Amino acid sequence: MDGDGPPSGAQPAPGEATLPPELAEAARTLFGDRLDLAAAYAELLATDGVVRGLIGPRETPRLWERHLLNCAALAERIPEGASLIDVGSGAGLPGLVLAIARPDLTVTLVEPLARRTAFLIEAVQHLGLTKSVRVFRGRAEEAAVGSRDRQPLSADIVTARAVAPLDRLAGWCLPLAVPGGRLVALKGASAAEEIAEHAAAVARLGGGQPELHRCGVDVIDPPATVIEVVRERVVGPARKKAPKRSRGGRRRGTQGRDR
Ligand SMILES: C[S@@+](CC[C@H](N)C(=O)[O-])C[C@H]1O[C@@H](n2cnc3c(N)ncnc32)[C@H](O)[C@@H]1O
Repeated sequence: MDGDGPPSGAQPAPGEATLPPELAEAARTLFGDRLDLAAAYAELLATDGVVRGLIGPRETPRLWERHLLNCAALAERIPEGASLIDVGSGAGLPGLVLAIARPDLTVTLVEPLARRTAFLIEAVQHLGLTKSVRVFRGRAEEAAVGSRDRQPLSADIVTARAVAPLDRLAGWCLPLAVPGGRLVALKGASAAEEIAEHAAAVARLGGGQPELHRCGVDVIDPPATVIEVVRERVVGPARKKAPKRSRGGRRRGTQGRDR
């Protein structure tokens, strides 16, 4: 990344006008020569995304700070050439941002809501990312098992932001990671407490000890907080306990009603 900025007198790329000057250096560091593409996505979020109710109008002035830069900071935790599934992408955060910042990645955006997947499909086309990004409409749990006409999905890295607490997230996301792959969850200020609360549940789901990382240190303030969990073991679905039977082999009061 050159860090020189556009030549003086050059017209800003469409949408780059929404990039506050104080964040320009961070944006150039995180997006490099893909900054124009990031600006085009910011523009799409600020216009179509707001009109279609995917982004609150009050988010527009802080799109770069809270959304694009924060999500792009995750890129430092993702190995070169990795496959990545973003669970609960919404309007494309962080999955589409990572696909913009890192053309080496192969990204699948998993999102159950039709209005959101329609936006994502159009955004991917608009940004010219159809070779590296695909959109899967469905829940993470469905994506992991597949169906008659859809192969199960799996990837080296599974990302998520603002989707669920760590225990539920691990239950949805670890089955999507290849063994040895990782969940990389963008979290807020209470990440350490989440780890303390859910580490045992994560272990039962086949995950390793959750680790806390700060991303974008010296680039964004505050840095992004990330919880990572390695899929150490493949765990089958939880077995249901057999219902207790009364001495006669039938539950009391169910005679004639249990068919
Ligand atoms: C609060 S939004 C966050 C969207 C985006 N990640 C962001 O940070 O702006 C949560 C998203 O997770 C999706 N979601 C909820 N449960 C899900 C599941 N089981 N599998 C996949 N996506 C899910 C919702 O449809 C919604 O788009």
